[in-house]
Amino acid sequence: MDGTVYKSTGSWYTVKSSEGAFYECRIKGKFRTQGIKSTNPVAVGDHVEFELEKIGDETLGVIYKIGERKNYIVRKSVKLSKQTHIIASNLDQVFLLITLNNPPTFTSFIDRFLVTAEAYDIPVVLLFNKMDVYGPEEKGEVAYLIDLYTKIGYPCIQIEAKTAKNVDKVKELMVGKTSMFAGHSGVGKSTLVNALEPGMQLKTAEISEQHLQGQHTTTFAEMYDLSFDARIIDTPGIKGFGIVDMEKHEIGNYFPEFFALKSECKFNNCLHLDEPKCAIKEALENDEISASRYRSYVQMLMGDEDNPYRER
Ligand SMILES: Nc1nc2c(ncn2[C@@H]2O[C@H](COP(=O)(O)OP(=O)(O)OP(=O)(O)O)[C@@H](O)[C@H]2O)c(=O)[nH]1
Ligand SMILES: [Zn+2]
Repeated sequence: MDGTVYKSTGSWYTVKSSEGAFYECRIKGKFRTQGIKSTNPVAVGDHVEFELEKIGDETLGVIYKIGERKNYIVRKSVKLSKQTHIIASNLDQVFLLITLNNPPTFTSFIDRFLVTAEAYDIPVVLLFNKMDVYGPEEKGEVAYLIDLYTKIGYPCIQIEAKTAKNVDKVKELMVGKTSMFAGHSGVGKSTLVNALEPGMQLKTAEISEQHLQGQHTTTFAEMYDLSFDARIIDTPGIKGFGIVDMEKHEIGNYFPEFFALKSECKFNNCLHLDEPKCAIKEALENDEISASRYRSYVQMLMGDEDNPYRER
């Protein structure tokens, strides 16, 4: 039988078969892991093959094979610094909720998120929430950001989760897909999910870094079916994606508008800092690349302290 992992508790996995029935499964003793080394061999979102086993009057499943992952997101254990935990796999898209205030979402955060998503190969849709509370100036700022990110290739939607305004547009993008919602605490993720599927409660209460290190904390992801042929993955306690290990030279590749110009730089290992004949610096001077995107890039490259483009 084949199915998809909906939930994991460490040693047991809830798998939904392609026929639509749920089974509690464990992993076969000798199991070949997929790709990267992680603390969990099977993650929520994985496509698996399993066989049924009758133990007493209970039917349990044994997972013996896992399908190739099209993508996955990880969390690095704070305690065991080198250990990687796969939070979820096979995501079709992530919606990043953004608010200008209460809480503020800075472009540095948006850009870091987008870079990580590019590295993970997960499409992102930007949702500008709480449009009802903005005055003319803030509406102008949202319009500016939408223009900026749309041009780079990220779809943007203005929404009001509280009144369900434009929530149908989000719904439309979700049909037939597996999605995740991300964004700072308080941007309206739970409110949005509730507007999409009344009665549905997310568990994404943020927990502190301190708490994450506590040994009793379990932050397992879970997949849910929604009524309109859509699935969401809830990741309690997980704020965004884990940080991907990236080489300095790779970072620019995950800024699509930089990547498009890269071949025009004089040096093929150009870091777009102070090298001569850099196509990215030229584009920045001609306003073809935004100052905030460039600032985020330098910030990711060298950390904020040494960043001459940092806003002071
Ligand atoms: N005015 C306004 N308020 C909103 C909107 N969407 C959400 N809120 C409010 O923002 C607050 C936070 O919303 P939540 O849905 O709890 O935010 P969250 O992202 O799930 O937060 P965490 O669970 O902490 O991650 C609540 O008081 C919501 O009522 C909106 O479109 N307009
Ligand atoms: Zn360059």
